Amino acid sequence: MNEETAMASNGKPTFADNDIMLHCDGLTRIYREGPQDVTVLDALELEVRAGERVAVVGSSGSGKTTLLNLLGGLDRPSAGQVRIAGQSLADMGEAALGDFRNRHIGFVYQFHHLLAEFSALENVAMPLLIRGQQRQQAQAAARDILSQVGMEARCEHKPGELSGGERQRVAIARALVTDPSLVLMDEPTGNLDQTTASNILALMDGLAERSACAFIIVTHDPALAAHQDRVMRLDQGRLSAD
Ligand SMILES: Nc1ncnc2c1ncn2[C@@H]1O[C@H](COP(=O)(O)OP(=O)(O)OP(=O)(O)O)[C@@H](O)[C@H]1O
Repeated sequence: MNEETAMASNGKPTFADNDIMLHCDGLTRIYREGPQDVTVLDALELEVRAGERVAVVGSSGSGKTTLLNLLGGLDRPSAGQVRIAGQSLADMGEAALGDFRNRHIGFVYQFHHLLAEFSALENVAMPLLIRGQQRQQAQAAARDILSQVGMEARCEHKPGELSGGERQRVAIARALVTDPSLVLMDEPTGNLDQTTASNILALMDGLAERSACAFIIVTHDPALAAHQDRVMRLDQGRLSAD
């Protein structure tokens, strides 16, 4: 976040259109496996503005998951850096990085990673409880976002009692409930029928408009990619406009 970032009346930072939410500079990831090094990301550059949605496409093995893991601070680069909302992930120790992830980053994985023993409502409220919100307030926010993804009637169900598409909607609600700076999505509509997928896209449209949240969406779905502000192709360790 730059120094000129203004404060809105609710105390949250506001962003001009050209504010950079995500900046990757010389991002490199080399896997040192066996006798040969494998360079998966090779001095990759990327800038994403606040409120912008970028689809990342690329063939299998091109490094899309590797990139998402670095952007989310789940893995460390071999060289180069990732800055989110003006802060370099490289400067943070593990505890600070965990706290930063909770405050600034939402993840939607292909296999949703919901906690099986907790209800949909509890899963979605969890990131708010972790950051110290009162249970009642966290559950009210969780209920609100679950109803926005059409899951209000399933709040008390556990993941095992939900369909694949329903689980994915809960995962999306969990990623969005903290009003993050950056949402990282890996095939977010992969399991969903067309109507549900359209509802999710509309929800993402609304969130991107209302907040400064930036989205990086890894997908093989041409329709989902085309719906975003920009499509970038990952090839030979670099990103270029598709
Ligand atoms: N931990 C690891 N150690 C060694 N090599 C790895 C590791 N993780 C990934 N790779 C290799 O890095 C390359 C990129 O993998 P990655 O999973 O990022 O690709 P992807 O674009 O997400 O693929 P897909 O679309 O099939 O999911 C692959 O060649 C993979 O074998």
